[in-house]
Amino acid sequence: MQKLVLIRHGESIWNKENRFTGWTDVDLSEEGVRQAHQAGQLLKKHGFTFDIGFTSVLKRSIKTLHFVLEEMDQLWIPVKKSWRLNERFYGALQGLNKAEIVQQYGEEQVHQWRRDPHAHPPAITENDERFPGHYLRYNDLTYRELPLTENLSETMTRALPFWHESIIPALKQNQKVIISAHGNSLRALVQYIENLSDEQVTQLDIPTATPWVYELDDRLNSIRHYYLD
Ligand SMILES: O=C(O)[C@@H](CO)OP(=O)(O)O
Repeated sequence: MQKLVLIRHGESIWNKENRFTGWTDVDLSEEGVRQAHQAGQLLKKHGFTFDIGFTSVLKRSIKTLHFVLEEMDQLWIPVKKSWRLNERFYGALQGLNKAEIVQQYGEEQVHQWRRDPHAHPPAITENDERFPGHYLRYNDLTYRELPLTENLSETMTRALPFWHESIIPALKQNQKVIISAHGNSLRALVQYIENLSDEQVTQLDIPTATPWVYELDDRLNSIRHYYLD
């Protein structure tokens, strides 16, 4: 039996300010840093060790993984980063305050944008400073891979090649894996791993910096999962 750990980054400054974040590279808040250290202590206390870590190219997840590994004295393990684990690209909502958007568009519309796997938030244009094509870290993406907006189902579609090409091979080699990512990129992975319906994933909210442990059988099917606390 093998274990896989997923962890959403600690609270970010924009989580705290209640703003849509997406691919904006916002840092952890002080509370987020504390949460990440605490998650590392918890994993250590429960006897976890890791052979490899995977994370996005956004600092809130990278730093969360770093602080977790620091607490475990495992900073030396290889860490592979990919834009494919980034948060869902929130289009023109990125940077806006969630409560103000609710006032403007109503609770139902905003809930749909946030949680319906097929709903697209309003798109940006390529002239927008938030367009990922303006950033060096996304130089390797093809034009078609650069998002203007994304729904959860598209987040899953772009995350899965990394899952199959990098994470599954590590698990197949019996490596102990930790994935540090984001609320929606993790929802997409969980939907895939557990074969959840759209209904079920709509209800799923992943808390910050709380290790989510999968126990996997020999064929890497999930036997059970639980939050470590
Ligand atoms: O703003 C975001 O990028 C995400 C995660 O914080 O928000 P939501 O929970 O609304 O999908």
